[in-house]
Amino acid sequence: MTNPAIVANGLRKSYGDKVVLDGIDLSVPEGTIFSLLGPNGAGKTTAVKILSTLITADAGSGSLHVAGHDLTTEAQAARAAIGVTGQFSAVDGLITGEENMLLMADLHHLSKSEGKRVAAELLERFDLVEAAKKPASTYSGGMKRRLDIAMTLVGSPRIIFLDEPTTGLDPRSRHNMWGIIRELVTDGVTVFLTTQYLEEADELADRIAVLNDGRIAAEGTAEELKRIVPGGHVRLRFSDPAAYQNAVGSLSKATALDDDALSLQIPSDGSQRDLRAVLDQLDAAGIEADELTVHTPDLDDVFFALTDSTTATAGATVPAQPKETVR
Ligand SMILES: Nc1ncnc2c1ncn2[C@@H]1O[C@H](COP(=O)(O)OP(=O)(O)OP(=O)(O)O)[C@@H](O)[C@H]1O
Repeated sequence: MTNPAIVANGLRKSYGDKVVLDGIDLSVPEGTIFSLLGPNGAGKTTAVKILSTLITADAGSGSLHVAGHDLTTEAQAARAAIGVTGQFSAVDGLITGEENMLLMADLHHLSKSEGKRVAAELLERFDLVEAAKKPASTYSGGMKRRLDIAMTLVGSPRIIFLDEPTTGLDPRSRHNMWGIIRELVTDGVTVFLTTQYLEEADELADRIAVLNDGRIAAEGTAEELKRIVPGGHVRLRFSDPAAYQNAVGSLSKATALDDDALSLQIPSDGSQRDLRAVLDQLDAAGIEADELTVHTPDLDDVFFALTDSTTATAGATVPAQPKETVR
């Protein structure tokens, strides 16, 4: 079993009267990707700032350990093991990509020759060799993010905090960044990721926590989280009104009847066994739909269910009406 790279017990943070983090528990195993999700203002950046030692937690917090170091007594040692790239990029636009890298190497007290070697290696790895001699201000958003991560890696951190690393990137640059993040983990690095894109967490994260109202509303793998949200179904659509009416009459479990679209839904968890039962039922009733689609809850459904402030309670399973998502 791997050791936890990040452990938080009872993490608390308030600004004045405003409780931002109200006793958060987290444990992130080494060499995995952990994603913290939550609506705007939920406290994700605050959690990242505390765990990466940029700000301190409130005095009433429980224990916080990063890379095995206690953040209250050994923040310096924890800092040496981590890298942070966030919404506030460290990239200086006035100097070239290469100069940014060499500056970072200086900050990490690498010798001139070692600094040059590491900078060249990382510029190559992040496909920035051609742009290396140009001012960083001329880089595209995707290139700036790549340079930012390359700069973070100069210090060979074992744990990297990525605060919304793909916000504002086009789909191709986002996919490139996902490749980079996966590669980091292959090398044994632990990644703590915040993102506004649930698809990104779904793609990358080993475990996901949803932050809401200062607490973790749910935590698990993407699959585990999806299972707590009901609403999976098979949707049948007909072109012949008589066939549609026949289906409505024969399928006692049919819901969401839509007489205009000639469509209906049959609740289903989307499993092979359940789908077989649904198909057997259709065959037995002589029903032939023109279109049959299987809908399973996605992370968007989980997010909406757990972060609806009128219904969400910590750790609870919350009923939701998932939106239409064809898988
Ligand atoms: N220095 C500060 N002083 C006072 N309030 C603050 C401070 N920093 C953050 N907050 C408040 O704490 C709450 C959480 O902010 P935080 O930036 O951590 O949220 P977030 O989940 O990262 O949001 P977003 O997705 O919008 O980036 C917000 O209500 C914010 O206004």
